[in-house]
Amino acid sequence: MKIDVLTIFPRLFEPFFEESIIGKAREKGKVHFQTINFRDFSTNKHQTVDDYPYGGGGGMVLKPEPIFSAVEHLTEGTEKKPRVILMCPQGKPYRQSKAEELAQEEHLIFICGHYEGYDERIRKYLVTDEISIGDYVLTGGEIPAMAVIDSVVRLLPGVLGNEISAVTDSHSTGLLEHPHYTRPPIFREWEVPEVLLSGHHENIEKWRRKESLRRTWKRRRDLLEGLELNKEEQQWLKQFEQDDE
Ligand SMILES: C[S@@+](CC[C@H](N)C(=O)[O-])C[C@H]1O[C@@H](n2cnc3c(N)ncnc32)[C@H](O)[C@@H]1O
Repeated sequence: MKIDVLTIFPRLFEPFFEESIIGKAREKGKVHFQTINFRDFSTNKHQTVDDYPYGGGGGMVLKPEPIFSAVEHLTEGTEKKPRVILMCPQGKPYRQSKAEELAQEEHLIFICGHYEGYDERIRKYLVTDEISIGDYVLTGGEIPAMAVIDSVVRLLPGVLGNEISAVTDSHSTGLLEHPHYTRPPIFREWEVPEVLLSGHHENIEKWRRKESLRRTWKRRRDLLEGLELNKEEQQWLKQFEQDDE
């Protein structure tokens, strides 16, 4: 996969692209990153990328020319048009299902905003997706872009080792993940649930499913809506309700 990031702060991405699983994915050639400072595409002598908003008001607005030129430079001669993703608190709330969708693409371009926002023509005529990472406002699109890139790259085949599984992660199954324990079996008198030490694979899987449902029921009941549950699982939900009374 190829990932291009348009930003006026490219140095913010240097450690992110080099460290941990993302860095290893790059070293293994699973993903190729490039940061593009769209200031380089500004045509005026001060290389400005922002200007005052028409109609007045506080804050500066990112101009269309440098961002259009940068994207056109990146897509020149390419047969398949890449997804052009605008990081924006007005965008669609980001979900795991979107990460799975983006992980199927060959080329993604991220646009990181700053200041008051973007000239509306960027939103209307250049981008394919607008993504928000939550109902709060950050100073720039770099951290949101990193969050999205991280969630997409870890889904690429061969990126996660056997020790980490994306399949059972929270939100991949539609539920929150079950609790985890590791050694020691007793820590400060707090014991690991016996079933996990039993070596009985079937019982362990059942316990995990039940605890995953319990956790989702307790913390994110909205995720259970429309989820298909078998009879035993429906029974468990009733039991959680009774236990809660
Ligand atoms: C200060 S914000 C601009 C907010 C804008 N005035 C508004 O009300 O929608 C500057 C930039 O940070 C990024 N940003 C801030 N919060 C974000 C969020 N929740 N999700 C994605 N991007 C965000 C976007 O790139 C945005 O253009």
